Amino acid sequence: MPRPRVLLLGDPARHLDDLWSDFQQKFEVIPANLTTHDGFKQALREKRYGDFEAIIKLAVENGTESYPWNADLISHLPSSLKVFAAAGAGFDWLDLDALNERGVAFANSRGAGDTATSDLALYLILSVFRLASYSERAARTGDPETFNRVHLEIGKSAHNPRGHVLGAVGLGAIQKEIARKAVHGLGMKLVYYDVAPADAETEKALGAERVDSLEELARRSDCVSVSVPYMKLTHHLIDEAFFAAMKPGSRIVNTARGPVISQDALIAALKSGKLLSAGLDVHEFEPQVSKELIEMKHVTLTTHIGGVAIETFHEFERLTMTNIDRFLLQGKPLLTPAGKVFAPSSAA
Ligand SMILES: NC(=O)c1ccc[n+]([C@@H]2O[C@H](COP(=O)([O-])OP(=O)(O)OC[C@H]3O[C@@H](n4cnc5c(N)ncnc54)[C@H](O)[C@@H]3O)[C@@H](O)[C@H]2O)c1
Repeated sequence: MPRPRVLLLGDPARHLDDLWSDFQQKFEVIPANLTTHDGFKQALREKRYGDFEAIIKLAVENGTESYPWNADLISHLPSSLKVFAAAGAGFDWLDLDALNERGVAFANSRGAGDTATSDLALYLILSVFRLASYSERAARTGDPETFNRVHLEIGKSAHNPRGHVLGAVGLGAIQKEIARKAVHGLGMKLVYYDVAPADAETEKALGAERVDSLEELARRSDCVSVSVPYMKLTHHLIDEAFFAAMKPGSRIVNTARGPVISQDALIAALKSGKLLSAGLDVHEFEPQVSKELIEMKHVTLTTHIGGVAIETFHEFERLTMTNIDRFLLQGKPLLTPAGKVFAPSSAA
């Protein structure tokens, strides 16, 4: 019996060799050899790959040459296509409605980076309370005078997170992990604001108190953690009014998306002392980092590495391969469907 054909966007698996060998036994893998969006469209139009039942994208950076996956590109996909499994949680590069309208199921890899991203948020929370990044920069000067001066200076404003209030903006999958670690690991208290309230069990496990407005969250938090998806509605969700409502000398960390926070308002709040410190993995205009933020001593900066850990990449590969196997060969639903849910198909 012929093996179902799977179009590979980008590189083959780099981590899970055994699973990849097994996958290649079960499926005929066709490399897409992408160069550009137009080149890919042309290849599809000319049916250069023949028919295929699935598309796999094993790493976030794979296949980005073909972006954007708009309705026009999608209209050239073969009618044999049943499922597309892609690494990564975000899919703003893809017109999911147009894909679903062609009867194609889509699976992302949400959850794969939850541990890594929540761990990084904890690093930022610790740094904004203890001003560890400022201390590191002082140590790196190699200058004994700076060492001693910064040691004394930090002693005037560093605090333990224990007993302080973490204000969670959004209490989704990643923020629940951040909260669990901050509450049970660091001894923080939790208030949260989310458009969808958490269930009673989650609230109990985290000792979480839900507040009705962002303004109340801002007022009550010693450190705010931002973890909501970026969309029109959350553009500059954290703005001047939010910072105005915060206690003087409070803190904020962002592991969601840069433009959820207004960078101008953030800089103004740091300058005025409303904020003592900020920890930012994501940046409004990344990969450009604000010069003003770079120069502020109580700002901890990372380069959008929230999800970046080998374990995340393993999970991307496991989920994308398993989703296609389940959907096409085992007649089982996708583990991580996004968009319209389709019944599994049996292409074999
Ligand atoms: N830094 C990184 O490398 C990295 C890695 C993975 C994910 N992320 C980002 O983390 C964020 C959260 O991811 P997740 O998987 O936990 O998502 P999720 O969908 O599980 O949770 C998001 C939560 O935000 C809530 N929400 C939506 N709009 C809101 C609003 N206007 N006000 C308050 N709450 C709102 C939702 O109800 C949900 O509970 C996303 O922005 C994602 O892009 C960043």
